[in-house]
Amino acid sequence: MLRRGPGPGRGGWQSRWIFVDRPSRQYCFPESSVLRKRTGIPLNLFIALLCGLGVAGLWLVTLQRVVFEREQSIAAAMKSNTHLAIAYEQQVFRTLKAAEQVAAFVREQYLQKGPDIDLWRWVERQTIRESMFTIVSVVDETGQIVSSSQPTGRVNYTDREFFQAHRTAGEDVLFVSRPVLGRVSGRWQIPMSLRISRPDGGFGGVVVMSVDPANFTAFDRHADLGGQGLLELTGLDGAVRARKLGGADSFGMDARSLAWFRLQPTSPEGELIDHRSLEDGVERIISYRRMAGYPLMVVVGTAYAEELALVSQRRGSYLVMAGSATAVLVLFASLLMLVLARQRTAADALRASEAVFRATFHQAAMGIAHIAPDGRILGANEKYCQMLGYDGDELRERSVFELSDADSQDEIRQFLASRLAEHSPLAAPEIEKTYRRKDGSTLWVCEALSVVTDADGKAEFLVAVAQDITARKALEARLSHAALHDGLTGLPNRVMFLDRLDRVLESARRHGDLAAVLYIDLDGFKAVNDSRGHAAGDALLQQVARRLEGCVRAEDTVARLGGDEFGIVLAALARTQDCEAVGRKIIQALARPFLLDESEVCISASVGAVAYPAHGEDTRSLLVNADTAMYVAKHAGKNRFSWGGRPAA
Ligand SMILES: Nc1nc2c(ncn2[C@@H]2O[C@H](COP(=O)(O)OP(=O)(O)OP(=O)(O)O)[C@@H](O)[C@H]2O)c(=O)[nH]1
Repeated sequence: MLRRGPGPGRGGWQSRWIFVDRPSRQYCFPESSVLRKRTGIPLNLFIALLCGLGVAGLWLVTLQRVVFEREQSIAAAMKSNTHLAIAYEQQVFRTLKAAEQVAAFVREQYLQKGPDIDLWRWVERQTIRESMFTIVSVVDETGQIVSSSQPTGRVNYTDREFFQAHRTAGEDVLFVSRPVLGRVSGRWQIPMSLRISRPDGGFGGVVVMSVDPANFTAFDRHADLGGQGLLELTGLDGAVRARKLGGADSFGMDARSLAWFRLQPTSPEGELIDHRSLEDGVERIISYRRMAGYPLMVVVGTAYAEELALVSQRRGSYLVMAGSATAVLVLFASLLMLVLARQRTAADALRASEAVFRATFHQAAMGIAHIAPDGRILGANEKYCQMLGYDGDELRERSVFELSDADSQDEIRQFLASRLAEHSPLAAPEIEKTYRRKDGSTLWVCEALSVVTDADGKAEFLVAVAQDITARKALEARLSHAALHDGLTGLPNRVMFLDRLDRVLESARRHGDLAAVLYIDLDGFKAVNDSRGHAAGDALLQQVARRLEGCVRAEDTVARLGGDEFGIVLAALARTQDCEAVGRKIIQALARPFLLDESEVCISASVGAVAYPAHGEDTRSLLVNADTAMYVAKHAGKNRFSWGGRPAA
């Protein structure tokens, strides 16, 4: 079961820890390792989906904008062309009306004056001012020219369309013929004619005027139709009277298959997009109108590509912008997904690493604890708890100093401070230190401290790895004691005796103190051994040792030098004579009966003594002299004290 902090300590770092409850223990781990969930894959899908929707939306808006602008441009072009068609119609209308007036004037003059009419002179005198007409003629009912504004010779018009039309139809309207090759001028012309009716209504001939077809397409001088514009004047009979296509004039074609011609019977005026029906294969936006009062229609067209040039240019810009935005969006999404994938990989690695850490932490044979920089325990593994006899909660209420003996706390503080100062998690040095277990016993550990730092290199906490070395320490202590003590009496042995003597002499030299050495050899010990047995002799030696210890101060050293021989170092003597007093005290103490196997045994002791510096200033000379003194006492009859030189004053 997981629960969130507060952590065991104070300060910002504690909120980043959580606790794992176990049946008997609690542990701390960094929060991120346990609670963080994998969100990478669904997030990547979401990003891809969002990116896809963004791109789709972007293109939808872009294409809608492109279509909208194209339709707007087409509508504007159609509207503009419609206005031009109206203007073109008015211009044609004015031309036709002018022709009609001239023809009516000539007809009236002809009806009044008959064949005497002289059109050539009228033009010369500018009675007829209309310069648009290349020739004006009066033709009688037989098709012969009666009068003409130009010399014509003998020409007969009976086969002409207009002549036949006027002869059969009695209408008094201007007839605009299909373009024909002029018999007089030898050039293509559009004959426009008016019927001459006799007073009885019979056919009396025609007034005919010829117009250059180019006159009907000169409108483009006043209107900008672009380089591929179209102007067309077409008769309802399907014959094109005049057409200007991309700057080139033409006429006489059959327009019946063209879209506008087919539309005009039902829709007298309108607009359309012509898909390359004309010979130049250009797509055009067309406006057409059927003329009022004349069997003609006018057509104005502009090239689709020219009208939509700006739109096409902007469409290209829109597509480039949309493409760039798409690339940026896709790139951004890809980078985002890549970063997330890397984060996911890092999180997986971290999770695996933490799993390894947890397994190591729990199953380690060593005690592991996390320690705050101020010494408080943040968490510990089972082994650590086991070693100290506390549970996890109890440990987290304590600092490492509280768990240590008072005399080692300073050393631990220094060690902690030095590790924090080094900031090096590697090559953690080890110290051997003691902890105080919950039951009060001493726990010896070999402990290594590593520092864990945050991203800024600041020490976050320390990891203590402790090995229980209590058993080793006990063995070492036993071995050390055995090396320096006599196994039977527990007194220091000769090695330790000599060491103590060296130290006492060194101190005495430094401080100018007095010191002394006593050599003691038991008298009659062999007899005890022989009579009571070796075990009784051992027991006697042990009792002797205790009595000797009772004769000296704590700072003095009583040692067994071998067999039934003992040595005593008296440190910091006030007077040399005090040594003799101790010697005699010993003789008295050992002269008292010893109780062995519920029976008393009596022995005595011979004591030789030397004083520093009176009988020697170094260890060797003092020992030699003490030994000599002891033998002097022995040879003098035993159970006595002897100085190893001149008795001290
Ligand atoms: N029981 C016992 N006897 C020991 C031990 N070490 C030495 N001895 C015996 O102590 C005796 C010492 O010999 P001595 O000093 O000649 O005996 P003594 O009877 O005191 O002779 P004097 O010194 O001349 O009075 C020897 O018999 C050793 O075997 C020991 O650890 N235990």
